[in-house]
Amino acid sequence: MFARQALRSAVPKAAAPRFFSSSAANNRAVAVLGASGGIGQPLSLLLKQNPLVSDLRLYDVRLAPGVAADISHVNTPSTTTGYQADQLGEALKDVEVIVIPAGVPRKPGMTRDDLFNTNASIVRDLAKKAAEVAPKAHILVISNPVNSTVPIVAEVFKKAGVYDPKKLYGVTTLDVTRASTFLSGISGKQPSETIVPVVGGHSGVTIVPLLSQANGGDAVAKGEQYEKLVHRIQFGGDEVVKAKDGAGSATLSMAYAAAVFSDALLKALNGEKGIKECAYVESPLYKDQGATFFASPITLGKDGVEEIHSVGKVSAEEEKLLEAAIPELAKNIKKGVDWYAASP
Ligand SMILES: NC(=O)c1ccc[n+]([C@@H]2O[C@H](COP(=O)([O-])OP(=O)(O)OC[C@H]3O[C@@H](n4cnc5c(N)ncnc54)[C@H](O)[C@@H]3O)[C@@H](O)[C@H]2O)c1
Ligand SMILES: O=C(O)C[C@H](O)C(=O)O
Repeated sequence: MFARQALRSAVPKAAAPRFFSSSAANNRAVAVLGASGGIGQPLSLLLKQNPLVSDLRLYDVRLAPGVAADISHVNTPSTTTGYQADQLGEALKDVEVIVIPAGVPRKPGMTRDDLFNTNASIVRDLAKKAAEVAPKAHILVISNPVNSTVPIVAEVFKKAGVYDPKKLYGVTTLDVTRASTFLSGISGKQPSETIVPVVGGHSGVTIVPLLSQANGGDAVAKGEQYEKLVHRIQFGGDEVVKAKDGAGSATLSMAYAAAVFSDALLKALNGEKGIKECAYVESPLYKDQGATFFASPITLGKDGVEEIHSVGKVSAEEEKLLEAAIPELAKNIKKGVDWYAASP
């Protein structure tokens, strides 16, 4: 008995990861669609550690019951259940947050747009079921090309008569994460103090880092150093695709980024104030130029997107980046909307 007590008191309490709140009640049902994949598995593990999640539903066309059985042994209070194949409806019943990393990733030499033909229909079909079974859920889209898959989800929800633009987000947190990492590597400041707003979309030139607004952004001289950093942030995904050499794209950093964004949303849904993140949402900012969706800082609230913030004061260089981003983004959005209109 004594030995047992001594042992217990010697065991350190596991610290919650930095981005998880530890105080609020755990009361949210969250589903991950594509849960057996490279992103889905580590993301599900991170969500299992989030104290705001009470009911974790893992769906995939394959292997999800196994992944769920494995994760369910982690000793946090939430339940974890796996669903596969035709169990999507069950997986989504009454969930409040749906995170979608289902779909194929890139191989070297491919653009994200090259994934469109496969992933557009995967996302459409998942969204159709979500619109039917969980029409009030918040939908977080990770599947690429995000610039086009998010408008497809919007069209599905509109057709079902249940679209709420405040509850649909393209997850662009990985761009913000990369920008913070790469800039802090130059400025020498802590990554946690290096917040770089990244606006626009999620591919190549549509990714626009606003280094002029970042803490430590002045450490980067204009000219070649600035251009190299912007290029690295815009094409950070290619770095990983190349290094993985045919085995896929970013999975672990993406799982981290999605866990950060999910946590921010869950906190906001629970009434925490002042939660601000960048995300790709239906937006009035560049609507007149055809970019009906645009990533910018947003404030999250109990009902989802509470306020969309403008890009603020930008430098002449950033103005040029925006000029290149917006027509490309408008094209990607139109591609998604037109494809859905013509799809069965
Ligand atoms: N938004 C971002 O920043 C970002 C970052 C990294 C990757 N991605 C994208 O995320 C997606 C997934 O990447 P990954 O590396 O996890 O791929 P992966 O191939 O490892 O996993 C994808 C999973 O989706 C599942 N799946 C396929 N069709 C499905 C369906 N109809 N329903 C449910 N599940 C289905 C597969 O079985 C697989 O388990 C890719 O499109 C990739 O480009 C986006
Ligand atoms: O690069 C990719 O295809 C995956 C993802 O969009 C990323 O930015 O890492």
